[in-house]
Amino acid sequence: MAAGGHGFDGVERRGLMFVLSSPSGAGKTTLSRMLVAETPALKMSVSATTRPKRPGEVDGKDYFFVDQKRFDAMVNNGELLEWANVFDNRYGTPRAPVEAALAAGQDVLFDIDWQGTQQLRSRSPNDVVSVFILPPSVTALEQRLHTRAQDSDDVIRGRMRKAGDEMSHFDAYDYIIVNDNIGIAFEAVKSILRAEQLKRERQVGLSGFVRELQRQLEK
Ligand SMILES: Nc1ncnc2c1ncn2[C@@H]1O[C@H](COP(=O)(O)OP(=O)(O)OP(=O)(O)O)[C@@H](O)[C@H]1O
Ligand SMILES: Nc1nc2c(ncn2[C@@H]2O[C@H](COP(=O)(O)O)[C@@H](O)[C@H]2O)c(=O)[nH]1
Repeated sequence: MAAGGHGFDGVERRGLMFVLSSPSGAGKTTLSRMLVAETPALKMSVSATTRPKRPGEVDGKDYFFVDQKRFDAMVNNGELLEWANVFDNRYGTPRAPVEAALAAGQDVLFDIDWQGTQQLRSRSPNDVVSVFILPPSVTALEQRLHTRAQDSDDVIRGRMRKAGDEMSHFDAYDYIIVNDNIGIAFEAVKSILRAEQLKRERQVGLSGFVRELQRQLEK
């Protein structure tokens, strides 16, 4: 475990798994990108998916785009930390990069659905911090999917149909943010991450550090 907290001698921090979920179009990809841009130490988990690439998406950056056969092999070889069927495609989190980052005391950011969140939480209940993003209204959600202009009308209709089901899982999350103004929502996401990083139980070696401060006071 590397020093990932204050950087004071002997105080180190366990990496945490920071999960953003939402109905499609509520803004988690946007918020994830903003967070990674401003927090270089945060590692974004790049998922594998069988969904077709959207215009502008880059293999290995946005997703690892794989066919069904390769995805099955990843599942069977235990290469995925979690996986799920979402909107008629399969999505999963490659295990190795996440485990390496956590072992190095780095925080990892996940943009995954409620099924994946449930799987991560059951494996690592103390390390997962989950945030659910809600849209301010159904009209705004649909508008955002159209404005993004990356999915066909059919795909957008399908995602809107499933939004209610996705939202029904909000109560399994630690934090809820209504993403109306993106700047305000981003501030909220950052505050949650910072507060969770500072939780006492995530900081290893505090007792020794405080003992040393006390010893210096006794001199
Ligand atoms: N607060 C906001 N106000 C207006 N537009 C927004 C806001 N947040 C995000 N958007 C826009 O909405 C669209 C959908 O956002 P984004 O792709 O981040 O959603 P998502 O939750 O990641 O969706 P998916 O699950 O389909 O990947 C994008 O065009 C984004 O720029
Ligand atoms: N359980 C998982 N869900 C994932 C993963 N990667 C992405 N997702 C979720 O899928 C939908 C659709 O994403 P899109 O890029 O096609 O719009 C969205 O809810 C993502 O959060 C994953 O590895 N596991």
